[in-house]
Amino acid sequence: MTLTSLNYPLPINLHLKLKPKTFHFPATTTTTIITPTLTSKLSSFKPPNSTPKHSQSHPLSQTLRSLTTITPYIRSQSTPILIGWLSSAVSVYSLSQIVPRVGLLSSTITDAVKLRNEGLALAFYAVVRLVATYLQQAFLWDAALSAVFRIRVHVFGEVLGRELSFFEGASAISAGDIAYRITAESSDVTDTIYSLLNTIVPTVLQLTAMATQMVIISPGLSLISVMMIPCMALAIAYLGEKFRKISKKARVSIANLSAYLNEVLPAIMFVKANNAECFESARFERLAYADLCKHLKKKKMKVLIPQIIQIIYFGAFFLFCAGSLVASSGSFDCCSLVSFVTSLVFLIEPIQSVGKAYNELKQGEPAIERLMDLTRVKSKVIEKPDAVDLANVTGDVKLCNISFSYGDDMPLVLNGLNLHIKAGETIALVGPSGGGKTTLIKLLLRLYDPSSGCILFDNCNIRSVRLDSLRRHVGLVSQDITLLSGTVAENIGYKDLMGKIDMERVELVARTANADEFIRSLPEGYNTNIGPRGSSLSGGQKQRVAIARALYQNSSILILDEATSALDSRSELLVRQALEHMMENHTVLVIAHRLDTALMANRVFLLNDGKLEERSPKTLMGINGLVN
Ligand SMILES: Nc1ncnc2c1ncn2[C@@H]1O[C@H](COP(=O)(O)OP(=O)(O)OP(=O)(O)O)[C@@H](O)[C@H]1O
Repeated sequence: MTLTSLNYPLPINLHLKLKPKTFHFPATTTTTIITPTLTSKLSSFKPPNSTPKHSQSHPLSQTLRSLTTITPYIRSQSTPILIGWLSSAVSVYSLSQIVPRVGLLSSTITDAVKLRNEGLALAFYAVVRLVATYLQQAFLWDAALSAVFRIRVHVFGEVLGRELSFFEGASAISAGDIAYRITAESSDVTDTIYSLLNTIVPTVLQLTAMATQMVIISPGLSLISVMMIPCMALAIAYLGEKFRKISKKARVSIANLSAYLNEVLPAIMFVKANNAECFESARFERLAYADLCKHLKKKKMKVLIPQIIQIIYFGAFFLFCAGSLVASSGSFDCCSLVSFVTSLVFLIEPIQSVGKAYNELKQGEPAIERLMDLTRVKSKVIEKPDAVDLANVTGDVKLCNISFSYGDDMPLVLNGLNLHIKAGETIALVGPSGGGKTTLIKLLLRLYDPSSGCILFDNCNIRSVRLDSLRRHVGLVSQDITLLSGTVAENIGYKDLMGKIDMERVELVARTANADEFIRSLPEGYNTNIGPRGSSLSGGQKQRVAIARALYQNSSILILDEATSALDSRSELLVRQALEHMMENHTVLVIAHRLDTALMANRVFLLNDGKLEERSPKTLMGINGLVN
């Protein structure tokens, strides 16, 4: 990789600092892979994003489809919307009282009493209009924000319900992209909904009221004004479509930036260990620059559109007006002229807000599409409508002729696997990296369904079991330990986070997992906050907390994907003792990377090339993927 692959000027210091370099992968606990691999070209970095397949369809049908998807959420906010629109009716009524009075005021300058009365009435209606406009906007914002709150909750629920292939593999959507859609793009959807609500009724009301005033004063001039509307509508439609396309590109560029940050910041240790700060700065700068260009284009277009609309409107209108005034040869009195112009000003205002709302809609459309796209993917792992709830499971597990591949055109990772694990038995799986051990675990948790064959728990096909029930009976300690921000107790009692954590049980399982002693030595014991992803704990401590969490879950089947990281001998002893305790009274499937762990099992199986083969303890030495 060379800097010349960057297609924009870099700051001089980056030019000087960055040189083609070889990366050394230090022996960290888990290998961090930042997509694309560091050796790939900068220019090829394209975080995944899902471009909707329907992006080429007709603009109007696209707009309608986008609006249809969010209509139920908007409809759920009918109360604030109605109050908002009612307030707008009051506001427009006040305006219709203000406009003729402005004209009258100019003709009552000589009569002090009349002037005072008209002035007071004018002030009254002005205050009513201010209050009503405030209420209109406050209630419509309430409706827009609440609608998007519901959309967000729905989308996030759908995302959590997606099967694992949505998050992993070549076509997965990155976590950063998903986060961006649910946060920033949702905010854009709020602006769009508000804009629409604030335009539909209030604008129609104001347009009608002002047009009525104008028709009363001068039907001829009003007709001329009306003729301007189709011209403006055409201009708005043309510019709006252009704006939508530019907005979409800007959205993708910022999502790419967000995806990149979400990938590189959690891997900060890896970046530093490789002296890759400059390299990553350059990657960030390239993406940030692309985003700058796209957003600049979008903002320029956004400010240009209202100006163009104003030019079209005022240019054409004054041309016609001047002609008409000359033709009517001064038949207008001063009072009518003032009222007409005031009405006109308040007529232009809603027409402009229609233009702005259209822009907002075009800007929000890609955001709505991208957000709702997250809910459209059909899961392959489907829970049957008549799926059963397994109350108790003894822990008898059967794999019957299981084959699996990650895609139709991909090779088989598992090929005709048969295995019977009796209740209470401990089975160790060993084998080379990439042999399919983790894949087998994913099938047991029904994160994927086998391509053929079936898995039985207590002789019940797991396809017929409710997913939550199935996963309640399987506890998992994964290789890359997942801990979340929060206290130690919250992490161990994660299962009961929505309810009440049983502290006695937390302490009991922590003792069983050999974690109690170190937890008590933390500043606030079980209530100590362990930082993002448990970053304040050591590798061995994290493993023991994870074991305690699996024990807390009280599942009859436990799956342990042994961490490959080397621990110091004391930590290793503590973890091993924790595993021994874990194996009591549970059916355990352990993916063993160390010989000692494999020897703790009742039976050991080698998983290689998608096939299972039972091995006796004596034949384990030297197996690929197993260290002493
Ligand atoms: N989401 C995925 N999409 C496509 N292929 C995948 C996916 N996950 C894993 N694979 C492939 O499936 C094969 C088995 O992977 P798996 O993670 O099950 O191996 P493993 O035995 O657990 O390896 P290790 O011991 O290194 O963790 C590998 O060739 C891997 O590249």
